[in-house]
Order: sequence, then structure tokens, then C-alpha cells
Amino acid sequence: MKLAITDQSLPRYHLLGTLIVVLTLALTLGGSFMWMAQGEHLQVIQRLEKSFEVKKQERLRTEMAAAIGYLDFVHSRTEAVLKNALQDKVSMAIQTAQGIYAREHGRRPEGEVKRLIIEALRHQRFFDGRGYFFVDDQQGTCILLPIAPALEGSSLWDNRDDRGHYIMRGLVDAARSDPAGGLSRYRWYSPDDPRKMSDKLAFVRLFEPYGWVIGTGDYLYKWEEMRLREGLDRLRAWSFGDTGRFMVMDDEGRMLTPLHGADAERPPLESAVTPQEKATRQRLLSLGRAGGGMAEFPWPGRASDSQETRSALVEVYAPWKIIVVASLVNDEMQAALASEKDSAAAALRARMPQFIGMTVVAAALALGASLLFSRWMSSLFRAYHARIDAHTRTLEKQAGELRLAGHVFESSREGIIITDPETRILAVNPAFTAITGFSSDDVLGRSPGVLRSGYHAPDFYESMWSSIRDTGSWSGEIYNRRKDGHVYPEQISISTVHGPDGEVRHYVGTFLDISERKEAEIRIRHLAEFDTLTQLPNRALLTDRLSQAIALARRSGDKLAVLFIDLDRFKNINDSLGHAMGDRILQEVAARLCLIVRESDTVSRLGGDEFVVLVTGLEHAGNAMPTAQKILASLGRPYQLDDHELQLTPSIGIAIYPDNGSDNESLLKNADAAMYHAKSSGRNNFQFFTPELNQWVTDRLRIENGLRHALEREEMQIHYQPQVDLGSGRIVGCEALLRWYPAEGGPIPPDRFIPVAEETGLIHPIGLWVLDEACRQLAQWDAEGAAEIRMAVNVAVPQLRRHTFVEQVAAILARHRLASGRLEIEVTESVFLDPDAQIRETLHNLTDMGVKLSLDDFGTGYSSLSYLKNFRFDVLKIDRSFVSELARSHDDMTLVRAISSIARDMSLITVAEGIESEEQQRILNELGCNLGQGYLFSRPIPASEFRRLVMPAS
Ligand SMILES: Nc1nc2c(ncn2[C@@H]2O[C@@H]3COP(=O)(O)O[C@H]4[C@@H](O)[C@H](n5cnc6c(=O)[nH]c(N)nc65)O[C@@H]4COP(=O)(O)O[C@H]3[C@H]2O)c(=O)[nH]1
Repeated sequence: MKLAITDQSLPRYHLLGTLIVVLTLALTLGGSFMWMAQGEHLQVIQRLEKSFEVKKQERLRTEMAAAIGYLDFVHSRTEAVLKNALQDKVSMAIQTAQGIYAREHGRRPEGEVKRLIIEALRHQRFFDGRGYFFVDDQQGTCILLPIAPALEGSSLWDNRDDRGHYIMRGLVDAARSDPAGGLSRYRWYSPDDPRKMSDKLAFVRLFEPYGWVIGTGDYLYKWEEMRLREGLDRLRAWSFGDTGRFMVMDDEGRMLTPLHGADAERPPLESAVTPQEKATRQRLLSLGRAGGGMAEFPWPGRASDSQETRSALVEVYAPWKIIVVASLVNDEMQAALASEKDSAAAALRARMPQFIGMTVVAAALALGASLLFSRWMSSLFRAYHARIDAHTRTLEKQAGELRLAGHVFESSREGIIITDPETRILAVNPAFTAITGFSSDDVLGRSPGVLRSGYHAPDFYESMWSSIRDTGSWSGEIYNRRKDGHVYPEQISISTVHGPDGEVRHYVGTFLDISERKEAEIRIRHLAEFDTLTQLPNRALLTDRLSQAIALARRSGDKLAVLFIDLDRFKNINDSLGHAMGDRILQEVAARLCLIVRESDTVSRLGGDEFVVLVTGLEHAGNAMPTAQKILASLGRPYQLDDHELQLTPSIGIAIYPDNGSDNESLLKNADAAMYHAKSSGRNNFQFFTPELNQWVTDRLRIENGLRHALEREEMQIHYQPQVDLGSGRIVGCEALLRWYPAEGGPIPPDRFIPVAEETGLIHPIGLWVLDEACRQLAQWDAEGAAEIRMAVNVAVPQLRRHTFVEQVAAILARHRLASGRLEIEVTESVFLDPDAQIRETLHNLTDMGVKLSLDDFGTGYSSLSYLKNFRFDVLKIDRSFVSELARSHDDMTLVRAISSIARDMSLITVAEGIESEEQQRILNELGCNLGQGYLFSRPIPASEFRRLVMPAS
């Protein structure tokens, strides 16, 4: 059976187990108590039995001791009794002699008297006939011997017994020893067996009148037999307890004292009543002969047919050579024993309920205690379990952390190297192998020095280890060598792992191959310092190099030149051919610039089409000029890009250190200003910075700032220049030209502020305002009855990029209730070059709306007649530059003719700009040009003046 171990079940199992154990223990204990009690009871019984046995034996011994004592007493008294008897008899004889002597002395002769006395004594017998008196004189002559009268008168002085004792001499000595008489021992022929002598005791006394020795004596054994009989009689009558009796046998097994009166006295062993009795007597006899002891034997009971078992103590009484058996019937003791057993059993029975009760109470108490204990254990278990859980969680966490650490070690992207305190490599991870090429087998047990590249000097490692020893760690970059010999940079952290006592256990190094990072850093630095398109130093690096060059020049006293180069109308290329093409041109420009300058000089690109060339080591400012000229020549050469051959010119501004500034900022700013000046000086030239340029730059800044507030300050005005039909001279339209009259300073021409407005985005509000104002004015003139003319408004390319522009135009026309055909939008050729689709869409939408489109400055830029096919222009404006030299330039005339011809073919109206002379007007008219515009007809004039030109003459 599989137990489900849970947090809940475990305490229950514990409780159950505890209860089972406790119950088992309680029952076992109870059972043990009872078993022990039973055992004790049995022991009591055994003790009782033993004690009864002991008692029985003691009783037997006591009785036996008493009997033996008695026999001893009787036996010991034999001589004394005999002596007394002898004394009594001799006293009687002396009295008899004395009585006769007293009565007859003096009256009868001495001899007569003596005979009377002898005869008086001769016939006296006593002691069962054995006793008699003898008389001897003190010389041993026998005077009276009734049993052998023949010996009377003879001397018995030398008479001896079988042991050589002089009998007579002993008697005479005994009589003389004491006037009251004395005892004498000797042996004499036994009456029962005359062939052998027996001990005999005689008492003698001197009869003074005659000096006779009168005495008598008797055999001691006879007296002992008498004493024995006396003793046996006593024992026969001796009983103890109910059944205690003595039985005496002689050493032949004859029964001297029967156990019961019924038992035969003195029967020989052979004539025992039954074989059993014979066997018993034989056993008791053997035991007696062996010295005695305890025995148990069956014996017929007093009642007929009864049989009793007797316990007996057998002893030999040596003086009489008799075997004394003290016995009692076992049953007599058994009854008492049974009674004791009963009372012990009763006591045991009485204790049983007590045991059971105690067992039940103990079990109950133990159960209660075990319940409480179990509850307590449960709480302990819960607490312990909680602790175990916490430990387990901690261990799991630690195990997880170890697993994680192991996983991290194995899967770390960082190389990890672990050494012992002697820097012998103990472990490396897979990343180590991946980075260094060394397998763990290659490096285990070796020093990390195996990776040394030789790139660092020894003091580098000394300082590294010094730091590790002092602070416990070091981190930094090290160049190491891979297994294949390649040196690579790594970022490494080395830390010390200490043991509990602070001793160094390990060094752990974690490192990353930072080759890529290094390369990235180089790339980033390159990006930070170099222009990605041209790979030339960017503004940041230029600034850096310029600073260095300034510092160098300051020390050397040389001059240096900053050439600020801006490509003229590069924006148009970008707009028309796209940025990719623009980028290629910029790269080509960069390449050409690098070919021009010396190695020590710096060519940089600031951004867009702006380049700066830094020329150092100049003796004087003029030395910069050849470089500038070379740049002009080089950059002015055509650029062949795919099918396009493009012409570009640079404008170059030059600032000289220390003449035009002594720091980066001022030198760059002034070169920039000089460049602007070159631009404003017709582009494709270089200009040295002059103090006056400062003013120019300041002005530009002023323009920019002023423009921001020009509209709200109502500083803007529109002047209108008429467009005249060259054939009829009639005004058919006008061009709205913006004029700015800042509150401070004089008017600023549109050529100066329109580019700034375009650059700053201010062109949007300004352009809208122009459109609105021009339309409003036209509507006003219409309202005033002026001739119906068309209004041409210049719109900059950035305005066309706004998808809201068309709506705004429509709104303006609607607001002023003008037919869309009355408005002519003038755009420059750069619109063709701008790839922004929005421009094309704006132009299409405008023509869809009915607004006329006019292409300004036609022929100056990159216009191609093919573009005209893609856009629905209405008007071509021939640039002023073709008109001004028209009279003298055949080329210009040819061009104007060609333009007019094509325009005609395409149903376009041609407008010649900048007609200042009637000759120009004439030629243009002849060349087929439709309309003209120029000072010849009118300068741009305020609305009020223009109104007079278009109002019908009143
Ligand atoms: N030398 C000479 N010049 C003549 C003659 N007839 C006209 N001009 C000048 O030629 C310019 C014609 O304007 P544009 O080519 O559109 O060239 C304009 C036009 O591109 C731009 N511009 C003027 N107003 C606006 C405007 O509201 N918006 C935009 N985007 N550009 C404008 O500024 C340019 C210059 O405008 P302005 O200084 O007003 O110069 C005007 C005008 O005064 C002449 O016979 N001889």
C-alpha cells in the first residue's frame, strides 16, 4: 500500500501511528503488569511452597533436634542414674553392716559379727536380679562375692579385665579416695553373652570398723538399654502438629518405635507388612546409614485403606545406633499451603480489576497525552515544515541560482576563466573557447599567460595584479592572442573569490571579445568625424583639425586659410536629377578637392553642398589663391553622370588666420560670409573675407529677422510691371513684383530677401499675401473699369510643394471673383528638376483650374524643351540676359528665335524680359516674340501708378 504523503496526511499518520504505538504500549504494559502479577503470584506460590517446605523441614528439624536432645539427655544421664542407684544400694549395704555392727559388736565375737554382716548382704539382689553386693578387704582378698562364692577368701588383687585394668586395685583406690565412697569403672563378663566383657560401673565405700570395701556395680549397657527404652517410650508418645510422629529403627531396620500403634514393634525388616513398607524402611535405613537427610515416603494411613505421604527427616543417634525418623503427613502442610495459595490467588484476583483499570486509565491518559503530544508535534511539524519549506525554497532558489549560474557559465556570451590562487586555470566556459580558440584541455592547469599577446609591457600586468591584490578586482581592456595567433581586444573583469577565512580561493575573469565594438567605435568615431557620403572629415573633425592648425600656426607664426566652398545652384541639381545624382556629384566634388590639396591640408564637407578646405603653412594670405583657383578650375569641369553631363561652379569664400579671425568659429563664419559674397558677386569665383563682408553678413541676418515681421508691420508692397504686346504696344498684363520697405533702413530688393524667405520658409505666408494682394488689386482695377489684363505672380518652388497651394489659389480667386484665366503663375525652370511629384500635381491642378502657367527665366538653367511637353505652360519668359545682348549676340538672337518658334509651335506665348530699348523691342518682335516687359515700357511701379496705365483715358 502506498501512502499519500501530504502536508495534511503526514500529521494524521503521525497521530495514528502515535495512537497505535501508545495503545500497543499501554496494552502491552497492562498485559505485562498482569503477566508480572501472575508471575509474582506464581512466585508467591512457589515461595509459599518453598516456605512451607522450609517450615516443614524446620519443623521436622526442630522436632528432631528436640528429640535428639532428649535422647542425649536420657543417654547422658545413664551413668549418673546408675551411680545414684549404686550409691543408694551401697549406702543401704553400709547401713545394713553398720546396723549389725552397732548391734552385735561387743556382744558377739568379731568373727561372728563379720559373718552376720556378710550373710545379711549375700542374698540381697537388685537390678533385675543382676545386682549384688561384694565385700573385699583393702588388700584385695575377696570376702563376699555371691555370684562366685568360691572365690571368697582368695585374693583378687591382680585380677584384670580384657583391657588389662586391675579391677580390685581400682575398687580399693575408689573406696579410699573418698570416705563417702567412689566409683570405679571396669569391664566384666556380660550376663547376656558370658564370652565377652562389657563396661561395668561399681560404687565402693569403706566400712571403717573392719576396713572392708563394700560395693556393688552394674553393666552400663543394661542401664543404657533401660534409658533407651525410656527414650523410645517418650518418642513413641511424642507427637507434633496433627500428624507429626517419630519412628525409630535400629541399625538392622527393626522398628523400635512404630509410627502408629498398629505398626508392629521390633519386627525385622524382612517381615514388613507390605513391599511398599519394606521399601520405605529400606530407603529410610539407607538414608540413616548414609548419615541422614530429608525424605518423603508413602505410608499407610491410620484409617484402613488410606495412604498418606509423609515428609521425614532421618537422623542417626549414634550413642544408641538408632535411626530416628521424624515425619509428618504432607497433607497437613498442603492444607495450609492451599489456604495460602487460595488467599494469594484471591489477592491476585482482587488486583486484576485494579490492573485492568490502571491499564485503561494509563491507556486513556497515554491516548490523551499522545493526542496533545501529536497536536504539539503537528504544530512543531507545521513550523518545522514551514522552516523546511523556507529552506527548500531557499535551496531551490539557491539551486536555481546555481543552475542559473551554471547555465550562465555555460551559455554566457562572455568568456569565463576560473583559476586557483596560483593562477592555474581550473575551468573555462564554451564562450572562452569560442573567443580564444583554446579548448579547456588546451588551457586547464596552465596560466592565463598563454593568452598573452605581447601587446602590453610587463608593468601593465604588474599594475593589474597590484590592483587585484589591493582592491580584489580589476577591469579594463587587454589585447590577447587567440590560438590561431590573432591578437584581439577584450574587455575583462578580474575579481577575487575569497574563502570564509578571507583567503584567496579563486580568481574569476570574465571577458568579452570587443573586436567588433572596437571596430564599431572606430566606425562611430568615423561617423562622428567623417561625412558618410564623401568620407571627408565632417564639421566636428574639421573643427578639431582647425583648432590644431590654429595652435600650430600660432606657434609657427604661419598663416592658414579656410576656404568655404558652396556649389552654385546645386540645389537645382538635387531638385531636378534627384538626390542620388546629387550625391554622386558631391562625391566627385570631394574626390576632386582631395586631389587638389596637399596631404597635410584638410578637405571637409559641412553638409549639403558646402565644403571647407583648410590650407596650412602659408606665409601670407595670397598663398591661398592658387588653391582657390585650382578648385574653381577643377570643380568647374563638366561632370559626366550616366547620360548627363553637368556643369557646376563653386563659390569660394576665404578667411585667413590670423588676419580674419583667431578661432574656429570666426574663421568659419568669415569664410562663409566671403562665400556669400562670392555668390552675390556672380558665383563661380572666390572672395577673400574683408571687413566689409561683415556688413553683408550682418545685413543678411537683418533680412532674415526683418522678414519675420515684415507682413505684420505692413512693410511689403507690390509693384506692377506691365507686359506689352510687342506688336501693338498694348498692355495685356502685368507682373507683380514684391517690394520690401523695412521700417529701418532702405528698401531691400527681392533678389536678396526672396532666397532668404525661401530658405526660412517665410515664403509661404509672404507668397500667399502677394497672391491675394495682386488678385485683390486686379479685381479692384476691374471694378474700377480698367482694361482687362492678366496678372502674373511669381511663385517659388517651395510654395508649389505644398498640396494646399491649389486650394489656396482657388480660394483667393473665388474671394476676389476673378476668372482663373486672369491669373498667371510664374515659376522658374527649377520646377522641372524637382522630383517632388506634388509640384507636378500642383501645376497640373492649377492648369486644370484654368490658371495660366508661365516659365520664368527660360534658357538660363537646365530647361529642356522636352519638359515643356509634360507641363501645360502657357507662357515662356525669355530671360533678361538673352535680351540685353540681343543686338550684339548672334547666338542670343538665334536662341530667341528658336525659342519663339518652338513656343509658337506649342501655342505658347513668349514674353521677353528686360527690354530696355526700342531696338530690343523691334528685334524681339521680329524674332516672333509676342510680349515684352522692361524698363522701356515701365519699371515696376506701385498699384496707384499702374492704375493710370490701365485705366481708359478719360
Ligand atoms: N535691368 C532691368 N531689369 C528689369 C527690366 N525690366 C524689368 N526688370 C527687372 O526684372 C525682374 C523681373 O522679374 P523676374 O525675372 O521675375 O525676377 C524677379 C523675381 O524672380 C523675383 N521676385 C520679385 N517679386 C517676387 C515675388 O513676389 N515673388 C517671387 N517669388 N519672386 C519675386 O525677384 C526678381 C527680381 O525682381 P525685381 O528686382 O523686381 O526685378 C524684376 C524687374 O524689376 C529692365 O528693363 N532692365
